[in-house]
Amino acid sequence: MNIIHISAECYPVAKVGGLADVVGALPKYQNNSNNRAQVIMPFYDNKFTQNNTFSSVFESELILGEDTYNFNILVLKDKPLDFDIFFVDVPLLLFKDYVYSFDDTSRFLAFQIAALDWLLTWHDFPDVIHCHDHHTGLIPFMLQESYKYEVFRNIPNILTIHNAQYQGWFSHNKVNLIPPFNFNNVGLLDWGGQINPLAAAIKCAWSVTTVSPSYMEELKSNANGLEHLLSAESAKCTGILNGIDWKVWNTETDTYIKKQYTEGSISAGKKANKKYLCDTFNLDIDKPLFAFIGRLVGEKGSDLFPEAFKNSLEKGNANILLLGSGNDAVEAELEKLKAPYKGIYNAFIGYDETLSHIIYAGADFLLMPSRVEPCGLNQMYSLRYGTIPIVRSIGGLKDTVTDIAEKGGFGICHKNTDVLEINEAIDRAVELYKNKTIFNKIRKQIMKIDHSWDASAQEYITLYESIN
Ligand SMILES: Nc1ncnc2c1ncn2[C@@H]1O[C@H](COP(=O)(O)OP(=O)(O)O[C@H]2O[C@H](CO)[C@@H](O)[C@H](O)[C@H]2O)[C@@H](O)[C@H]1O
Repeated sequence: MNIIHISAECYPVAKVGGLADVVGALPKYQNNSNNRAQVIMPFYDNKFTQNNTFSSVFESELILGEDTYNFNILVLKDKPLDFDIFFVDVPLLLFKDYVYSFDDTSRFLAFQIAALDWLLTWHDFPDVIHCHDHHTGLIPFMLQESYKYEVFRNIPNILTIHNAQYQGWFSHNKVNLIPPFNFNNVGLLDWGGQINPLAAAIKCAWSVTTVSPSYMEELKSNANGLEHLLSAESAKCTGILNGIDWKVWNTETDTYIKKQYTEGSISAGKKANKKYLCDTFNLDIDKPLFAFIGRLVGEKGSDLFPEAFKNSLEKGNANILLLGSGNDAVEAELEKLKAPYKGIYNAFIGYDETLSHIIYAGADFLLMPSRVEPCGLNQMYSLRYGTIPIVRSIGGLKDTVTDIAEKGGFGICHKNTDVLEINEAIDRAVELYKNKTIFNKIRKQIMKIDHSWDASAQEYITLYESIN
């Protein structure tokens, strides 16, 4: 089966968050003697594109409303990845030093049109087109409705929702940017009076998946306005839990971390990484180290961090280290905590892939008090690195972390995203840290939990076969 993934992000080419990790891993695990998975993504101006060389395999023009843009399809000259990847280069629109900005309508529409225009020239069409998030959400609509793409009508397409909070809304004034279609069906584009690419994809895709079973259920009552649509379309919706890429996230081979380790050498390995973090960020090696890694946005509960961190740090029995960026006011509050809690608190405001690996390896606990968490990869990386997750039981966090109070439990769970519960969870973790026998036993236990992609990649294949 020939599978085409179309996405705005793909690790290691361009990563803003978990979408990149998934699209950078899933095709690797789908590629085998029966299946070939390939990726199409935009060509951005970033470190990866600056450090690699590309050649053009196709050149043409695309029409976006009244305007015409040149585009190229590029491939990598060397093959550093485990799957084929194609880059849509629309120099005037996509080639920027960022992935997302506040108005991406033309950029991502051009991307989607160029990708489909190029597919039209293929000798053998793909067996399935797999779209990810709203940036590719107009593809299922165009495949079904645009006259130009009529030859694709029988190709099954699926949409994976990694995050339903972002939907790519734009005004009906821009409807002429979409290649001509039967205007009687313009309603398929609409949700709440605007063009809503995510809603259009939910309506038109042959199948819709989310990245965990619990999130699929939760979306029916909390989907940023799409609740009724998701309930109505529930017959074609499934939750498939993300995996993690064990080729990248492996404590035995990870070249980013300061000391590699296995379950057998976990104590020495984690200690060396913790020491590096404590030396670098001026923290106390004798106290448990709590970490947060991620986007500082409401979904992650980050607006509660300043108060929650302050309360826990006041007790003087824990270190907190944060790596992330996002909301300006939250960033400023987090910076302010540095002076009063010098020696037990620090924050790196920014994005740093290497540091994130060292934190997963060196921290004792990882905080994830998310309000919304479609799957969450951080808790799975932390399990793999022997770092005990502290999570709010929601979405994928609920599906992957069991509280230590339950039989076989290995994490710390709380019900709500509020300051009190975050502080109580940290207190429980401080107590657990004191009991070294149980703490060490759990660290070894969690490293063995299998969240590799093998099973989930196969679940997607089974789904593609069922709609083919
Ligand atoms: N400042 C920083 N520096 C370095 N690395 C950083 C970083 N901030 C974040 N990261 C990394 O980005 C990734 C974040 O992944 P998540 O799945 O937790 O969240 P995200 O909300 O982006 O993804 C969405 O899509 C994914 C994939 O489907 C879902 O798991 C998730 O629930 C959903 O919200 C991890 O690899 C993390 O280490």
